[in-house]
Amino acid sequence: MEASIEVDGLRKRFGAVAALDGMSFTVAPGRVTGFVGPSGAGKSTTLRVVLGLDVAQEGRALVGGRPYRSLGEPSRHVGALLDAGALQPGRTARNHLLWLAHAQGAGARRVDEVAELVGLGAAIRRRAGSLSHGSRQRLGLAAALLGDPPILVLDEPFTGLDPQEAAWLGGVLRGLAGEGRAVLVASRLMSRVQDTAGHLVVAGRGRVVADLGVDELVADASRGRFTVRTGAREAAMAVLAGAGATVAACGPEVLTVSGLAGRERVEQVLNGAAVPYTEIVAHRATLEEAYMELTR
Ligand SMILES: Nc1ncnc2c1ncn2[C@@H]1O[C@H](COP(=O)(O)OP(=O)(O)OP(=O)(O)O)[C@@H](O)[C@H]1O
Repeated sequence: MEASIEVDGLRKRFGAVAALDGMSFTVAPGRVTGFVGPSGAGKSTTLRVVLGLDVAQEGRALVGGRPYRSLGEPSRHVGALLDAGALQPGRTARNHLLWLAHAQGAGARRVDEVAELVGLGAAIRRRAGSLSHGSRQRLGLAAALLGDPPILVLDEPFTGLDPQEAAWLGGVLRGLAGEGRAVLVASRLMSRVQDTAGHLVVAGRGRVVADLGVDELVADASRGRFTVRTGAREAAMAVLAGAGATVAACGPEVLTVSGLAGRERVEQVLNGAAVPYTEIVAHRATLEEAYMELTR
């Protein structure tokens, strides 16, 4: 697959802070890529560099094979939603879109198309200042889609949405990716991204710490982990830790164990010390657990 966004070795300092420290990844068309990581990981700075709003001291960022600033009609190449609050409060939603469309050489018909696509409904006639957060996000997405771009970049699009709105937005983004677009969604909230993105770029301290499929991340975090059920929790924890395992209690009679070479070894350690147990099973990590482990 041809990469739609290429970020290669970006470095950027703000005084003593290294916001980007060798950030590199590519975004493929036809899928939603979640760009996740804790606050301060460098996600917004990366997006700003990709969109030509900021300049890195080293490295390069390409959109459709070219630097953003060299694109003739950028809105036809990439649509962005960075700050849905950046609106003139007195202008109606429709006038806001008409004004943007005019600047891009698009007409009223395209405004009505994108308004329909994002389900703005009656909110299209309201003043931007009186719109709910969800309607503002819809308006921001409509604006990003005006030029019918093959690439979409969204920063924290789920913030402030209720669960129904978030589920709706996830569906819209998957639909847009299904049409062949590259959709990059930056968020601190793995819980929102996991239902939308099939692929994840996980950032930490200005660089990529993992670049993999959602299923792969869960499988990696589950590998070599076991859940042990035992009435002798303290004794089991002591002998397993003594054998070099990392052990955590997760209930009065339940432990998770990692760091031993397989289920047989866990059994062997417990049997060797005559510690009773009723069950040893492979532990399936949640995506949230896997994410916490990667970014802690
Ligand atoms: N204009 C700026 N001036 C000084 N420091 C900045 C500036 N912009 C970002 N930083 C710093 O760079 C680092 C990366 O910030 P960035 O906003 O890119 O992270 P983020 O992953 O988007 O975080 P968040 O999820 O909180 O938005 C942080 O330490 C931040 O404080």
